[in-house]
Amino acid sequence: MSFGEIWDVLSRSSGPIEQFADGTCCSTMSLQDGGCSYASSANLGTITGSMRRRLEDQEFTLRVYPGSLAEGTIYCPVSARKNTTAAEAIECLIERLHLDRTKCYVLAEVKEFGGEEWILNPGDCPVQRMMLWPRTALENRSGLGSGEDYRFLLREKNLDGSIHYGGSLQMWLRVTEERRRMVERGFLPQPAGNDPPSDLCALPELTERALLESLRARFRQEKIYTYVGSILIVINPFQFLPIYNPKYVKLYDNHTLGKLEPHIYAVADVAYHAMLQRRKNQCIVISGESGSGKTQSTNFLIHHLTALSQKGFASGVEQIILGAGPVLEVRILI
Ligand SMILES: Nc1ncnc2c1ncn2[C@@H]1O[C@H](COP(=O)(O)OP(=O)(O)OP(=O)(O)O)[C@@H](O)[C@H]1O
Repeated sequence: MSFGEIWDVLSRSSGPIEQFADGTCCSTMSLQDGGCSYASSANLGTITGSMRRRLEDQEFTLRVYPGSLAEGTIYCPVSARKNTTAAEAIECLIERLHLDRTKCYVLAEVKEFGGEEWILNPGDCPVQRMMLWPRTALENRSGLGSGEDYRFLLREKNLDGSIHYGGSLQMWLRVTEERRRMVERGFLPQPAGNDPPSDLCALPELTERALLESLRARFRQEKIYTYVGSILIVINPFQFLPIYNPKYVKLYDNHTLGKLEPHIYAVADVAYHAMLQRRKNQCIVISGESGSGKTQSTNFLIHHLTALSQKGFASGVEQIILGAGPVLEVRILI
């Protein structure tokens, strides 16, 4: 299937793609240790004051996976209330796991096996984040392979503020990659639900419906980026996603396009390294309707390019280039 064919179908059907932005749904839940129940947002009004107070007082168990920080410990259960902060949970973990107090630690929330990590601020409340997890994630807390592997990880923070990922993330990525290869070769069954491909060229059939369904299914999993060969399709999420932190800069540094999940950093990375290798200027074309996220995407591209070119030395170049953006836009309008 060629990119041209796919592009034809997509450009004929820009309407439905725009509608994705409102496709999110919201639910609240009350949890008990080891179990949970859901109430749709429409039912919120029926939660009485005493129920709310009970919820505030209720104790939950957080499972925190320390990885390489405590070899031999798979996870450490920590009792927490709705208003317990990440800093308080970490204090408890340092005590329980006899960790080095001279070092700095953070809690990271992971929403997918081997997937992206959201670093909690010290004042964030892990239980409140857990309440946003889907029911399946809480019922299916056995670990690998459950499909929706939501969990908290304990990470060490380096002196420069970056996160030390140790061996566990690499191990996770390797296992994920290994599993994908086994599925491809037919040694393992296709995962339930048959995830849409990250590159639309891999779709077995080319219909408008198949293309849009794939994009919609990926968007529902908060995967806003999808490849069509070497082209990247972006669907504006209209919300912040934790996929632009230094971990991602590092992850996509000098990688082969298509090896990892589609990402805007991957496109910037390929252009940057092609420029270095071929010693030729590179050009990235960003096109889309008004409000589709072109400026935001440009900012992410510039962020990644400056991070690559300076490798962590902040010199303000990024701010200077970003500051020139409005002037350039005015110039184009003229
Ligand atoms: N990747 C993204 N993540 C989160 N929010 C985004 C993303 N891309 C766009 N947005 C949101 O969408 C809004 C509109 O995006 P943006 O201004 O980049 O669109 P645009 O295509 O440049 O619009 P115009 O052509 O009218 O200048 C942004 O203010 C931002 O809030």
